[in-house]
Amino acid sequence: MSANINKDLVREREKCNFDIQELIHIIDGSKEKTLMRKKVEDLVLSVEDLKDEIPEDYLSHKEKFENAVRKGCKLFDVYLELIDNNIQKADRSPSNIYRIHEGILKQVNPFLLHFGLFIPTIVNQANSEQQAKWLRKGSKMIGTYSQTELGHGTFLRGLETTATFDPETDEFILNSPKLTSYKFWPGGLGHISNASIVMAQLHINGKSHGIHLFLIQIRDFETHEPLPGIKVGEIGPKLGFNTANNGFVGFNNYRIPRTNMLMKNAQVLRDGTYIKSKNDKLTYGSMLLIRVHILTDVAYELARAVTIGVRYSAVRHQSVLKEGEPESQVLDYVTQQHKLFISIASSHAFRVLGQWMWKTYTKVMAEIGDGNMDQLPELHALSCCLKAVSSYDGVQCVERCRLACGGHGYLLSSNLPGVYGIVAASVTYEGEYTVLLLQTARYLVKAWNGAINGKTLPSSIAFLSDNFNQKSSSWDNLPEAIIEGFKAVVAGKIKTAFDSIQSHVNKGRDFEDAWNLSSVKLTAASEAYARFLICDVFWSETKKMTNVSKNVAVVLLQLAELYLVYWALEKSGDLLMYSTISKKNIDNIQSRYEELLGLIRPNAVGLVDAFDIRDEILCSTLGSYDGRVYERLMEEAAKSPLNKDKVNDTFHKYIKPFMIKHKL
Ligand SMILES: CCC/C=C/C(=O)SCCNC(=O)CCNC(=O)[C@H](O)C(C)(C)COP(=O)([O-])OP(=O)([O-])OC[C@H]1O[C@@H](n2cnc3c(N)ncnc32)[C@H](O)[C@@H]1OP(=O)([O-])[O-]
Ligand SMILES: Cc1cc2nc3c(=O)[nH]c(=O)nc-3n(C[C@H](O)[C@H](O)[C@H](O)COP(=O)(O)OP(=O)(O)OC[C@H]3O[C@@H](n4cnc5c(N)ncnc54)[C@H](O)[C@@H]3O)c2cc1C
Repeated sequence: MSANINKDLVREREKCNFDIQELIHIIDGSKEKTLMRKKVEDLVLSVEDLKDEIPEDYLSHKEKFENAVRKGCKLFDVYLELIDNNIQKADRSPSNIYRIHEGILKQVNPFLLHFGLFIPTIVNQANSEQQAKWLRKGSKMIGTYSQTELGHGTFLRGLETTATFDPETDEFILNSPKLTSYKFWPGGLGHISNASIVMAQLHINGKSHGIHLFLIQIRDFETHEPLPGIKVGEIGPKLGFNTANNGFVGFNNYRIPRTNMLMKNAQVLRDGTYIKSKNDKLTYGSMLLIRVHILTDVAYELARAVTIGVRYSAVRHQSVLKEGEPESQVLDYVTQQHKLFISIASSHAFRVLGQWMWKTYTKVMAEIGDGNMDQLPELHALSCCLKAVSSYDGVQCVERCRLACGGHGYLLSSNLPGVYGIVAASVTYEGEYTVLLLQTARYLVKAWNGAINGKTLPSSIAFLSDNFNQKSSSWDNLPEAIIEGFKAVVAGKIKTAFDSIQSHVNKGRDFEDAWNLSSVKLTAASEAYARFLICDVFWSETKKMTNVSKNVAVVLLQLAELYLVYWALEKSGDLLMYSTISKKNIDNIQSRYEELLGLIRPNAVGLVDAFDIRDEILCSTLGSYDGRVYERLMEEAAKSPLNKDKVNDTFHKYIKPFMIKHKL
């Protein structure tokens, strides 16, 4: 096999000084999980019906969708068989096992919303009777989650779809009063789903009770025809997500039984009595869940992007470092390492944070189940800023990987544009970046107020009390000093934003105006808090790893340290403003950063091999395991339909007449 592997990659793999298999098990969670993943991959990827004859990129929008549905159904079929045969567990925790679809579907599974939001929303928001009815086998429902409207996505309280209770018939009447009230964006809504969870304003006896969730049948279960009173369709091509079948729906006096309101929390009784939820923010529970998952999603997409970037950079030779020597592998240019290694580190950081958030989420959800809502605000604040920063960083990192691949990275066959499209969407969906940072800022400002007044703060921000008006001290102890420095930055930025609000209020402005005028500072405080959290958790979780061989421990600590020093340098202005850091300390951090790039360099290919993403899932001409980059580029180019004819018809139809006309 090694005869067919690019010689540079062979040499790189020989240089790797840690046990790649061991790191693969760590990333998967355990040796058993790796074995299960591989077994599932072998089985799924060998299914003939899941393979494509024509590259997806040459299909039309409609053909792409139809092909994705064909494969999506087959994939579901295969997964069910695996679950029935106990080969795969139906596990909802963040995991790599379920990523095979990224290879098979190239973009997004058109059934994603059914499994990702429709079912979880029923599980989390419906009462037990409703769950028994809607989750049973034979319910015939393929669902989605319709919240966003043409006019509103962010401001949920401003949604316009109405659900008005009719006591005579014991029904709700659904209406989209204006064009802007149409639901717009839900995945799978176009032509896949026959049902949807819909968020709408509840009206009873002329009184509005705010937004609630309803389960609504959209299409006939047998014929799939849209039901009378429903106007449904697909929204058209996008930057990415082109197989997601995002759709629109409008309602015109459409009736559903009263019992189709999801009633685990708030309820409407037969006589129209409204029973309030213990906490109306529980309606937002599905978003919370997905925000937690996004950290792991980004970690995975980054692993894909950087696997492509690093392998290609090992294979690619360009320019000479020293005259008279052969052309260098571009991976040997330190600027190239600077472009790429932060993506390896960030992927590990977001994986570790994803697991940490998942534990926090399940703990808090269990407490909420027991009626204790105390930790919900903290969970919301954590999930918002971490979702925002991980997705935003993810996009920047994927773009760096694309740039690291020069011109060839611009080809769709490199799959870097595809990965970019997937990650870019996550910056916006499930709560837009700025909006989520501002949610965390609300929490931080409240906490700061608490710290001023000597209140005990929740664990994740307890440090604010210590840093209240203080600066961090020693910079001898790198990289821990960076975490301390970032605490001072968080405290300093919250104080700056807080003081800004106060100062506007003191000048007679409303609090809301003062908030808006201070919002650039508020988002900066929130971003700093997320950055501190990622550094703190990534470093401490990596340091406390046990049962790890020395070399794997060393390489993981190098990555964690790289992450910390990279961000210390990126945020050196903030550290200079709010901590005791000096120019000399920053110079030291810069030197350590460059030293770390050099230490990681020999293991770079080993590190991306340890993400263990099979070629069929990576889908890249530039990143395959064997490094046959140029052969694959030409093989893919040969598949262009334009290469079928030696002379394209346009020559005779347009070019020749044009040449004659203009005497060219
Ligand atoms: C695969 C892709 C699939 C994609 C699917 C989608 O995109 S689906 C579509 C995805 N769409 C989106 O993601 C839409 C994004 N928009 C939203 O989530 C909301 O409209 C909002 C949170 C921005 C504002 O909501 P609002 O106007 O109702 O609230 P407010 O700002 O007035 O704050 C009041 C209080 O509520 C608190 N609180 C808020 N949320 C939560 C929570 N989840 N938990 C707990 N608490 C929460 C908040 O902290 C504040 O507390 P405080 O300070 O008073 O103690
Ligand atoms: C690929 C994809 C899939 C999606 N899937 C679904 C789905 O399945 N179901 C569903 O219901 N929705 C879905 N959505 C919709 C998505 O959740 C929303 O687009 C998202 O929540 C952002 O809302 P918006 O589009 O209204 O943005 P807007 O809120 O209009 O944002 C526009 C700009 O205004 C700014 N802004 C808005 N409010 C504030 C504020 N209060 N303070 C400061 N700045 C503000 C934003 O920062 C942004 O820069 C999907 C979207 C995408 C892109």
